[in-house]
Amino acid sequence: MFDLTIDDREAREVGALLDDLAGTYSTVEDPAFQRRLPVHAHELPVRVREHLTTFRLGEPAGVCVISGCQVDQDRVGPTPAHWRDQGPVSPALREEIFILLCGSLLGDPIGWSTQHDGRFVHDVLPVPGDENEQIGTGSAQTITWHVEDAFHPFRGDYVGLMCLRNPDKVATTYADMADLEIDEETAEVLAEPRFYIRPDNSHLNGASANGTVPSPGAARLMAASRERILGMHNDPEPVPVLFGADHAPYLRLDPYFMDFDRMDQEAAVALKRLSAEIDRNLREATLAPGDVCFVDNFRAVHGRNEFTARYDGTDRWLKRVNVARDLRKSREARLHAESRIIF
Ligand SMILES: NC(=[NH2+])NCCC[C@H](N)C(=O)O
Ligand SMILES: O=C(O)CCC(=O)C(=O)O
Ligand SMILES: [Fe+2]
Repeated sequence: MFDLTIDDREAREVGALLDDLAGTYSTVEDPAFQRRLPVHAHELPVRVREHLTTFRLGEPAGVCVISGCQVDQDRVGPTPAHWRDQGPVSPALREEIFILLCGSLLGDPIGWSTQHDGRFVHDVLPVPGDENEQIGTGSAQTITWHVEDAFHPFRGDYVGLMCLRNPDKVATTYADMADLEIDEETAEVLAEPRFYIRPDNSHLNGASANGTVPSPGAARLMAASRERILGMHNDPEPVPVLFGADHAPYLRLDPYFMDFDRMDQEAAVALKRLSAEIDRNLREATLAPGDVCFVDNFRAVHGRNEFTARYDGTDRWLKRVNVARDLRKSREARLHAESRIIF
């Protein structure tokens, strides 16, 4: 892990910046706010900017955590029963702004039309009925380690999590590709397009839902997006699991949503070897209120331990963002040059 703890003076500086922005913009969905994000990100304390810039360019670790910020528990209020259950002004607007500012130092935060109703910032909290789901709203099952949105060609380069509360100290798990030992033959097989990754249920549910869309242009993109996700579900393209430099490969996998039956025998053996090596190197990061964690989605996998949800307003609650280093790669799936939602 690559950590930074901000001091009291820096925390006050961040607090003043967030007060100012939360007074100017009432929601992170405001396009004017989204446009100004990369500018305001440079008003963060210099050590925060340095830390995230080093994480982005130097790739010193798979995960980075910034701590030292305070979350006013009274202001954010009880953990909602569902991520849809929030009024027009989010009680955690300041925290949403903070994680977006940090993310803007790594790239440009994005959202998905097929996930969380197209919201820019997600809530990770347990939802009644989803206990056994392999998605952020689950609880009773371990979220098996994965690359975020591994199935999607436009997946983020980073996933960011900001902890609002975590009273039972439930750990986020992660493994860094740099720690793994993989023999050359296995690595060669993993670098060939012999693997199939299906969309996880967080997108599949979104692609199947009939939400309203704001404009005819958006409706067209939404239809194309649903078709793409359902196509990836029914007939996924073969992709490599390892890519990039042979001596320091990046990875792309989510074994829970990969069909072992569909891949050839040699590919299945290689994937099992890599999975065992990831299991052996899986670490825990227990986020505390105010901690912001970014996972490098090209060189690390992450997941979450299981827990028992109480549904009484005190449950674990995180905010989540996805960050792309090159927004242009997804231009065909976004409405405007600067829009952040990928269809
Ligand atoms: N192995 C898995 N559980 N993969 C799915 C990951 C969860 C998904 N990214 C979500 O938004 O909740
Ligand atoms: O809850 C966590 O700590 C991480 C869960 C996760 O994998 C996600 O939200 O993408
Ligand atoms: Fe995840």
